[in-house]
Amino acid sequence: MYRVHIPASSGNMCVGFDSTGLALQIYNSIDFEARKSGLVIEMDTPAPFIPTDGRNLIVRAARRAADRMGKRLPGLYLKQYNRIPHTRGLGSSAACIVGGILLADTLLGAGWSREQVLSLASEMEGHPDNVAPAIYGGVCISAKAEDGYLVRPVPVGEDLAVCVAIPGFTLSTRKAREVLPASVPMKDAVSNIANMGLLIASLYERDYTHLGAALHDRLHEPYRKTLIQGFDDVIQAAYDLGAYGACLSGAGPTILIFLPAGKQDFERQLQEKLRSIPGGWKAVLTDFDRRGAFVETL
Ligand SMILES: Nc1ncnc2c1ncn2[C@@H]1O[C@H](COP(=O)(O)OP(=O)(O)O)[C@@H](O)[C@H]1O
Ligand SMILES: N[C@@H](CCOP(=O)(O)O)C(=O)O
Repeated sequence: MYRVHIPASSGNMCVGFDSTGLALQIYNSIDFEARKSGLVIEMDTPAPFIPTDGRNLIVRAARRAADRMGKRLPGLYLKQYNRIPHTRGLGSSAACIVGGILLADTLLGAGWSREQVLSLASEMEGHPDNVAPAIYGGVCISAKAEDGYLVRPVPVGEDLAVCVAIPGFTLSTRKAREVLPASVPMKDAVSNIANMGLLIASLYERDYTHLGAALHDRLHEPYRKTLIQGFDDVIQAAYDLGAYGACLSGAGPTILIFLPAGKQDFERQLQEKLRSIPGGWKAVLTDFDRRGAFVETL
């Protein structure tokens, strides 16, 4: 029996739309082994929204990977430990896709490189910003190349901490992409390019003076925040408590918050403020995952 662990991810880092993302210390795990035939999927806790047949995203990714490897998957037994809240902007679909590909790679002995995993996972997810950090860990910037993706990890200081505010309601990525315009004014594109530069410089230099300003996006957040009850109030609450910056996580509705490391009381203080904001918000102080997905033998 094997077990694959895949971190949650926060796509975009707001201004790096569809290209940049970070991995978090919240994990889905999947136990798996080959069977002679058939497909058995179990959950460690009830998850009525997850299909337990061939429509399951992990299985679809594993089958797609097997096709790409030119091999056939055997029968499968899976047990899912779902810890990443789904449809909240924390990369649950990316985790399933990466997990399914690594499962196929392990059972079929294909020995795929991380670049090969990234290429297929991005194709399935439609963008690389979640799957890259889910595979490599940390903060990753990915750019489409002629043949696959170029991916660069960005070092993150131990002095930077991360918290997420997760609402009780869901927002599918599909729905959150439908509200985006087909084209944007040149000045908005220029603003994002400048802020993306500032963001990466802040991380490299470990100087967070301009981190909040760098997180001002004009390509997607202004359109999506109208779908998110309490958005402005949650962002304000984070700044009031001394956060460096706060923005939409992925396609939302979760909000990603950067803060100085060592503020152990931040989660409790934020939760106190979230109580008066409609939407059933929950504060979770977490950290960057710096390893990425991995498979262990049980
Ligand atoms: N643990 C899981 N097992 C199987 N499928 C899942 C799981 N988590 C999420 N999914 C699939 O991914 C979809 C959510 O994807 P998406 O809307 O992109 O949200 P997210 O921001 O969580 O990635 C779900 O509707 C479901 O199809
Ligand atoms: N770049 C994508 C990110 C989607 O992330 P998710 O965690 O919400 O699925 C987008 O902004 O649509």
